[in-house]
Amino acid sequence: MYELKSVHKRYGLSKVALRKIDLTVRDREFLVIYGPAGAGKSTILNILAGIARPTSGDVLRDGESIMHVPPEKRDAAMAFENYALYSHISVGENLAFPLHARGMNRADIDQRVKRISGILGIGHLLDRRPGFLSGGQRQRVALGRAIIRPADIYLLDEPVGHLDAKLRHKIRAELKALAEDLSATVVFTTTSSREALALGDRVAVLNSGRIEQIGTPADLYHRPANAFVASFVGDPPMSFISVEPRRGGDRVAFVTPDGMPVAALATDAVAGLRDEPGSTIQVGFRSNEVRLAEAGDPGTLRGRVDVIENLGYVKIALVGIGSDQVSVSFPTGKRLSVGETVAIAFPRDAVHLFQNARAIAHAAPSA
Ligand SMILES: Nc1ncnc2c1ncn2[C@@H]1O[C@H](COP(=O)(O)OP(=O)(O)OP(=O)(O)O)[C@@H](O)[C@H]1O
Repeated sequence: MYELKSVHKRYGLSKVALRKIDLTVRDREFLVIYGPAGAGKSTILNILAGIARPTSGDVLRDGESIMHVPPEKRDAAMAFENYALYSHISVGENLAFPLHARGMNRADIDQRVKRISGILGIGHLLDRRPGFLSGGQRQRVALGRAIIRPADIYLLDEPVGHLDAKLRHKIRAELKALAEDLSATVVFTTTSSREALALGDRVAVLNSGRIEQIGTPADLYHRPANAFVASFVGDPPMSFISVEPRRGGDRVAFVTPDGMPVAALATDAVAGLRDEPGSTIQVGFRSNEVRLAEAGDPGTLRGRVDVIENLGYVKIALVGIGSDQVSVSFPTGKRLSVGETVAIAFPRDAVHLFQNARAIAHAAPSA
């Protein structure tokens, strides 16, 4: 188990890359660090590898500080997005290099090179020099070279970032299966929500050097801790409608500024709601948690279709409602055009509620 304890990292005098983060990497887990460019993802990997040193805080391996352990003694295998390969030797030799360095015998080396190159779809390139490969092929060789040897921890920095969508999808699945097969501990960084949800046993959402939330993909998707996670995890992102609470009896209704009720929840379910004048309260929902209304649906919200996105199996309409914009999914067979006015029906009892951007309730649909 690896732990970062209150790790703060500053580059130079003013650039803060990590802000006192606590992070645990459990044995044999596939941990994804998901965040926008510049969030500090690579810095975390570099600190785990020992290439970068925290400005303050501690790094532990099974409870003992490894701050003094140099990178070559840490047994971390790293793959970077832009990894330099040895240009004077073939792809096969590049892959075999880390195994030769460990004194593995020829037969075992050949077997591992065959397996890894097969998984990464580079088996036909083994005799080529790196200079004769495309960017995506080079990235796969670099990834192969990092994962080919047994290691205590694999640190993979956006390792499939340059690949086209189809290959990314394939390698992602293979990589996850391989990690499970080898019982490997993996820390993998990405800027893709889809990749984070697909790969992570747990996902840490990083934003401006802070961990916003760590949890399983289901936790992050269904129970985001705040509006940042809600709008950053899942595609399309969660939509929000600004509302005002109206307490009455054992329920609290949430209505838009022009009085339309969007949700009504039991008082117990919104115990975290504070009566704070001037605070921002938002109801959030995913595109599949709302629907285009049918005639007779009570209390719908009307808006104008701004954009329609066709995902192939479903379409998403972005509907402007006041100053908010709501994504609604609908079947591909349905006719709808940009500019049309539509009504949206809400689940009322199955919404996410945020006060000043912090989640205060995730109400499940009633049976
Ligand atoms: N050696 C350095 N000197 C100064 N600033 C740095 C250095 N390395 C990183 N930074 C800054 O620290 C912040 C975090 O960088 P880091 O590379 O860890 O982010 P990242 O999440 O991996 O980004 P990306 O997805 O773009 O690779 C960024 O603002 C970056 O510009």
